Amino acid sequence: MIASNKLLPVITIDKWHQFNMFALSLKLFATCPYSLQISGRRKHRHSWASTAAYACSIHSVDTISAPAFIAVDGPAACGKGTLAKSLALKFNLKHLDTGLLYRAIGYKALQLSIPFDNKEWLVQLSSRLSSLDLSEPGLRSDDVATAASKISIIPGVREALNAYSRQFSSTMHPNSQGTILDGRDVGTVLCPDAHVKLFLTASAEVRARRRLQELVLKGMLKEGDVDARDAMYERVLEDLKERDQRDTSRSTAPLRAAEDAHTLDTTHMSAVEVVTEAERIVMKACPWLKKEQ
Ligand SMILES: Nc1ncnc2c1ncn2[C@@H]1O[C@H](COP(=O)(O)OP(=O)(O)O)[C@@H](O)[C@H]1O
Ligand SMILES: Nc1ccn([C@H]2C[C@H](O)[C@@H](COP(=O)(O)OP(=O)(O)O)O2)c(=O)n1
Repeated sequence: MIASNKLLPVITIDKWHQFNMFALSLKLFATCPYSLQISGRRKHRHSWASTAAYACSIHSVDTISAPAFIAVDGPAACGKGTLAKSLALKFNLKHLDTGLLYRAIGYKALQLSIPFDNKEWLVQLSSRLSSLDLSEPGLRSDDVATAASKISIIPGVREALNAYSRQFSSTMHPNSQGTILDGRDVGTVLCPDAHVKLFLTASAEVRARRRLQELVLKGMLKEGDVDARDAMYERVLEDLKERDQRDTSRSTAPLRAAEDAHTLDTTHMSAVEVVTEAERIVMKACPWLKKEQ
């Protein structure tokens, strides 16, 4: 993953067949990351003698902004997804919700009745994860969240899903200014060199209330039914605390803030206030980013 230089030289050369020799000669001169734009498709062998000619075929040397990497971590329902989506829109970043990867495997395990301690099968499933698995509508349920948390303690599962996330981060996404990932270990394990690391927190009670409100909005709970609401609140709070405990105490990549993360306690902040503060931090760390809206 590239997450260091602010500016990358963009070198445009004429034809694909010039690329091989050009890349060799570039090794002699290049001291920084570069991006190559090649027109034409033909491949040819060329001698060293013509290296100078290739150098002459350089069209232009210009600079573009390097892709920005932003990491957002935190416990369940602290507002990671809301913030990451909003920053992705504002700065035109590609967003990956890494929790969805764990949910997709948890969902499959539930569907196929695979026990959560069957490491071999779960690792196999994880290594075959495809982007189609992430659009399954059942991924957002609480049962799937618990399953995701349980399978996430398996190091082999984490390795396979990290490979998926790294592939996403290292892919050049044309027309975007970078990537933003949210999850539990983005700033500590997945993108330790991220330009900006945000760690969100909020009290368990406030987070449970936010989840409860989601159920009301989805029509799964009637606002006026106080007894049902109270019972559901207690269940959601208990699930959430149990998940926090598992996610923070596992031996591989536990949930924690990276040392250089900016921690935002969102307990008494509205979603808009969180975005405004995060935007300020991002602009300070990545002044080259252009705002889209
Ligand atoms: N600062 C906030 N104040 C109030 N509600 C919020 C805030 N941030 C997010 N929410 C709401 O809380 C719920 C959980 O947020 P979400 O972004 O899904 O959390 P996470 O991705 O951390 O699980 C959503 O319904 C969202 O609209
Ligand atoms: N990077 C990640 C993301 C999620 N997980 C695990 C741990 C979490 O409890 C589950 C579900 O994560 P998800 O972010 O979807 O959950 P919330 O939206 O925060 O409730 O997956 C993880 O271990 N590492």
